[in-house]
Amino acid sequence: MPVISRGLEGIVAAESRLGNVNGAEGSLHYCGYSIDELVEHCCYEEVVYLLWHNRLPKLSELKELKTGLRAERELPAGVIDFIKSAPRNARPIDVMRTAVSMLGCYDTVRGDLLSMTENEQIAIKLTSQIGVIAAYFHRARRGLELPPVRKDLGEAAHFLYLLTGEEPTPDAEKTLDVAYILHAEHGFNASTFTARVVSSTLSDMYSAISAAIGALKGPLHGGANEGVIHMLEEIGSLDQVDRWVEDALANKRKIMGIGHRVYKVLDPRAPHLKKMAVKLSDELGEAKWIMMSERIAEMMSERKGLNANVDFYSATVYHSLGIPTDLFTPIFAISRMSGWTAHVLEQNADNRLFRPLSEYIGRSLGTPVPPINER
Ligand SMILES: CC(=O)SCCNC(=O)CCNC(=O)[C@H](O)C(C)(C)COP(=O)(O)OP(=O)(O)OC[C@H]1O[C@@H](n2cnc3c(N)ncnc32)[C@H](O)[C@@H]1OP(=O)(O)O
Ligand SMILES: O=C([O-])CC(=O)C(=O)O
Repeated sequence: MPVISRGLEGIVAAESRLGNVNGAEGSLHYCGYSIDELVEHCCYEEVVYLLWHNRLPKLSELKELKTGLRAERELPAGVIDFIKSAPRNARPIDVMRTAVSMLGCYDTVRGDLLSMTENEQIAIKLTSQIGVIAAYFHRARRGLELPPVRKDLGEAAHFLYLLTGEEPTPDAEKTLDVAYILHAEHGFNASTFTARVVSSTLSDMYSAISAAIGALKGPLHGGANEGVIHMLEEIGSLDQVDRWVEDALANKRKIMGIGHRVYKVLDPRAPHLKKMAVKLSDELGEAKWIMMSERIAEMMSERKGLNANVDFYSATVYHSLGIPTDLFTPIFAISRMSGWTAHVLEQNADNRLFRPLSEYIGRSLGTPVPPINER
């Protein structure tokens, strides 16, 4: 009997120079740099450059990347028409997945066997346009005008600008920029692995990224950040937390934002997000969500030895920035676009088709096909 690793747990499927997720220690590095250093010293665009080129940019290279990203913000008219005509009650993550797939039809650089340079150009377009898609759909569903894209704002600030129609405060911009850095890359997580599997067939980058967005939206992965707010709303108040969590555990219900396949200790991104969540909650004078979150985390650590993951406190951060809950997973996708595209480029550079085996446990082999009226 072959050894089966359900969910591919513990399986090393390829080498990568991108993220190093150390589950025992609780550390995360991108291309050798600790996320703690990166959030301290870099902006999101520097991290994008790092992931695509495996080195930090010089000032001139950073400027060139920023200019390149800003030059590609305009969406094709057909994609804007789709965004305006999509059902207003559609989930933004579904609109995003569909629009990203559409972008592939509008790109004049098309085809499966593109050069590295052509794929890098697609990576720039996707990273630049994905935030515009989410913000435009949010405005369109509210019946608001879609402001023209601007070239004078960085990625995080531009997203907040399009969403609200107003330039964000430096604090709000910095908060989202740090969140983008923290979500940029995470090894062979389910959505990144999905992107690499698609790429490994030599399919195109748009197909790989559309599939990755589909994988990210699930509540066991990136969709958990929206689940956290729904859970907090369902619990209602701090004095209800203990009873709610006990009931959830008794009913074998998963607590959103808690637990991780790789981290056996605290997710190293969580303290950064918690710090920002506490600061924002203090500023807003709305301590309720963060206090409830802290109590849930404490109980889960005591009862199950499980810790908060990246989705747990990011939910309160985005909520405190006034962002609607159903845009939380799209924001995760905006930042993870850098990691996904970096992985697609890495896969293309040294490709081998992903094709694991399954152990057949079905009907006896060779069972005769019964006539249709005897089935
Ligand atoms: C960006 C990200 O993707 S981070 C993860 C985001 N996902 C979530 O926050 C959803 C909630 N968490 C989970 O469902 C899980 O912890 C996962 C999916 C992240 C990891 O899952 P796995 O490694 O497959 O662990 P699995 O789901 O098998 O859980 C192992 C045990 O811990 C329990 N457990 C794990 N997470 C939780 C949780 N959040 N709440 C309650 N119990 C949990 C399981 O019930 C199971 O218990 P059992 O052995 O008594 O049956
Ligand atoms: O690595 C994982 O399984 C999930 C995760 O934390 C991420 O994608 O950021």
